[in-house]
Amino acid sequence: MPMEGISGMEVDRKACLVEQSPACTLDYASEGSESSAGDCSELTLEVRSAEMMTSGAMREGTAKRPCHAAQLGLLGSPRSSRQRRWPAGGSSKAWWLGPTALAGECFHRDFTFVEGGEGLLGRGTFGSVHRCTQNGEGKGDDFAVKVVKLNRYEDRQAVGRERRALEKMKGASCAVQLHWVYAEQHAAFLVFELLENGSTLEDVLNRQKGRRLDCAAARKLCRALLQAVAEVHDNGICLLDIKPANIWISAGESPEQPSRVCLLDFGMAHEFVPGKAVRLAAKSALAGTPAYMAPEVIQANLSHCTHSRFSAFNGKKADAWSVGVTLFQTWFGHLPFQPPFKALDLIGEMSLLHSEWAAAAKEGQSIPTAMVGVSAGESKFWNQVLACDPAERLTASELLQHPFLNEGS
Ligand SMILES: Nc1ncnc2c1ncn2[C@@H]1O[C@H](COP(=O)(O)OP(=O)(O)OP(=O)(O)O)[C@@H](O)[C@H]1O
Repeated sequence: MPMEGISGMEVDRKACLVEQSPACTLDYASEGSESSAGDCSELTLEVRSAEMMTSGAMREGTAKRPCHAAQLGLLGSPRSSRQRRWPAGGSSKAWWLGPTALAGECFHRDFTFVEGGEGLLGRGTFGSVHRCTQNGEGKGDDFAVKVVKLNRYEDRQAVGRERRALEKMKGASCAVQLHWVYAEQHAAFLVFELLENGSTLEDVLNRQKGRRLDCAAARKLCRALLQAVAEVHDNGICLLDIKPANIWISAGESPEQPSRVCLLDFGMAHEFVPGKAVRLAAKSALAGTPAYMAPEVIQANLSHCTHSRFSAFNGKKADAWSVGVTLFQTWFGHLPFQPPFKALDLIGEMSLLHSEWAAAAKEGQSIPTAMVGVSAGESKFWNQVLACDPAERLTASELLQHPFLNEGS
């Protein structure tokens, strides 16, 4: 059987014939959003792999297997990333990556980690991010690689989600560009464009006096951030982990005039169909950052702890809340809902703070914590941004049009 896009090495029959796990696939497919597109592609993978496993070509060992990104002709110049294609096919070894995933074993052959202080770019919950240099063809080009240890099933899910979402965002400047994924036995290597000349919004705020931007700067930055989030939503993806540490600001002339606002970390991202709720498997709903989680996501977490397997909510509205918390922080220099320091039950504490706030809002009070001196118009704006009821909350694209954020522009 001719295998599209695969060339270079003799087939490794063992690797190609690794058994699929129907149970895992079911779990994986049901874990995603209600997106029929996403689910269909999962099914396609299964059918294709089953064909591969039974095809004469594979059994005879005449087909080739994807092993090495360079051999697949993927490692062109980083500047030609728009033309670069994901390899067709996919290895059954890394079914969790999705239908077009490359399951290479050769990251260390293709790249070298940059040693020393400038080598470590950041650390997150899922892994560490390092600067690396490409070997061979494209030698000397620098990239950022996220190394994710694959200890748990959820780690594979997160890598698969990130890859699928970022494939959809290819070429969009509002999302960090993912070039290649290498899946090894105990770790995945996600090779991204290297973001330089800038920093995360968290670092920008930490450097500012009072950890906030002045009004004009905050308005401009907020609009750029909302534009980025709205674009991701227009592509049918919700992020579910928006926070200052996941927003990259490329340095422009000043923080308020960034040349690019780019979203990082699509490990929680889910595809959605407009008008339909996003469904999260109970376990994946537990990820994310409580201080930025929408009340309905907090409730989904709580209900998971008690009884229900799936949680459903509107992903765009959930993101809009996280954006709202981020805007609030940029504006006022602190979080709107701050759980007690080192609280043992963060989710429970957040739920309490949200219900207090919902009750206060019903009484006609304005947004909590240090809103003294804000105008009625501004207070109304924050109440719409941080409305506990998703139906009353504005989405990113609606916020973008809001007169409060466009004052003086
Ligand atoms: N492409 C990149 N170029 C430069 N630095 C990066 C890049 N990607 C990530 N970083 C740095 O690494 C940090 C961690 O990255 P990222 O948020 O993707 O990891 P994570 O493990 O998914 O984190 P989280 O705890 O948010 O889940 C970022 O805050 C940023 O400082």
